[in-house]
Amino acid sequence: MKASILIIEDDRDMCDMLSVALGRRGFSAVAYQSGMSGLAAIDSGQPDVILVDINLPDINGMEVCQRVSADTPDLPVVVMTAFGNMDMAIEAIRAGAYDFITKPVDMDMLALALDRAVQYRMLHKQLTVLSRAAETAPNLDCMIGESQVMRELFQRLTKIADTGISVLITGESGAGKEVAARALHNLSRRKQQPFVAINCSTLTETLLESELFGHVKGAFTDACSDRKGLFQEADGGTLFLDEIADFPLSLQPKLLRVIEERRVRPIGTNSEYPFDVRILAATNRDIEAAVAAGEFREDLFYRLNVITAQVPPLRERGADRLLLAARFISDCSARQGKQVTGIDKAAAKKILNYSWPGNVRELRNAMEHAVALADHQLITPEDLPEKITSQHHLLESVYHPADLVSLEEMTNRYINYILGVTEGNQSLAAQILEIDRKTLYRRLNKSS
Ligand SMILES: Nc1ncnc2c1ncn2[C@@H]1O[C@H](COP(=O)(O)OP(=O)(O)OP(=O)(O)O)[C@@H](O)[C@H]1O
Repeated sequence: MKASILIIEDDRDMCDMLSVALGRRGFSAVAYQSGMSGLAAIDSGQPDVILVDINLPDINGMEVCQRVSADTPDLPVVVMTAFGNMDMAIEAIRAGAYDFITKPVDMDMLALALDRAVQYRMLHKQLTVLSRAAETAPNLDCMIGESQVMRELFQRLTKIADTGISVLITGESGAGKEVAARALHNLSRRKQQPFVAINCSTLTETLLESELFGHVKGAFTDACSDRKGLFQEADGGTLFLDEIADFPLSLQPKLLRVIEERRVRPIGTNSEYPFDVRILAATNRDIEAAVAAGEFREDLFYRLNVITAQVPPLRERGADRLLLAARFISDCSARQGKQVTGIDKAAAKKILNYSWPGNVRELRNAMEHAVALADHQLITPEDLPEKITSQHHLLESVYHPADLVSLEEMTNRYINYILGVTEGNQSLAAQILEIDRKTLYRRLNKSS
């Protein structure tokens, strides 16, 4: 599909020259000789970019910029100004122009500017599709996700939620293992009962033992009163053992016995109390390696790992990054009393291209940071933590300013980029690119 350029230029010879030269470079161009006629043709022509001269017989190029950015803000305008007239160029950018080019026009530079503008337009369309998707995302409880990997996880969690069996939730730090555990609880018949979570890696062995199993007054030096353990606190509900791979080896036999017998004996007493608790455990470590190394008991591992649910890292969730970012921005904005409503295109690119080693937690913190710094409605790259903006960008593998490639090549690169973002999902890629699937298959076959 050729990118279409709507030229507004009063000099007829210049119009013809531009139309022919752009046609040769793979664009489709139509020209109008006045600002008003050009503006009137936007609706019917559906151009990808407007190329406008500053001096026109009726309204000038600056006004064209203002009107386009007010009516169709996603339609980029490239302005042509006389050489040396930098003030005018700056003013045009202020009026909403996407870029400018000086006259006499260097066709290579113009083609480059138009390619960039087309790319901007494509990205904007992609964002529109994504924000529409955000409204209808198939969330599970509080878990947001649209990507194939998250849909598969949601299906698995939904299937096992009400079975009562023990689930081992695996995944990198910050990926959402606790959110998955809460979803399992909230989707089960235990949802009205307590959900109790404990992090097994942060407490000393003695404290962990007393937290989990409880104690009676005088059981040890600091035991000034009776204290119910978490198994009893969670009675009827769910107990979530986070960072289970760090559970002390010496306490593991006791934990196994309690889980198997469904009875707990607080420290310092001979009385046992029955409980009815569903056990969920999570780890970001390779627990099987810990079993192999003798650091984790095999029998306890099998008891906890009746079924596994793996939470994928954020970098494998394609466009979910933007869905999550949008949600966090709206939450943070409300909390901080700000009017930030979204992300601009440049910041969205950064979010898509960063690898998010700290997963969803890192994304949430980054959005909190960005909302705090933003002094406009949309978050810009400057508002994001530097780590995110300085990482190598995938989109730069699509477009290098020094790279004079054909539109055909650029289109192929962009299609591959979008396929990367959609994790190879061709239907979603076709939807984002706004081409039908057959056209996408044809292009992929042609370029392979
Ligand atoms: N799919 C999701 N949708 C919305 N919020 C999410 C999602 N996944 C994670 N979060 C949010 O990200 C943060 C980290 O999630 P969570 O604590 O569940 O991660 P974790 O994998 O348990 O981390 P850790 O390994 O450090 O225990 C939380 O604020 C959580 O609410």
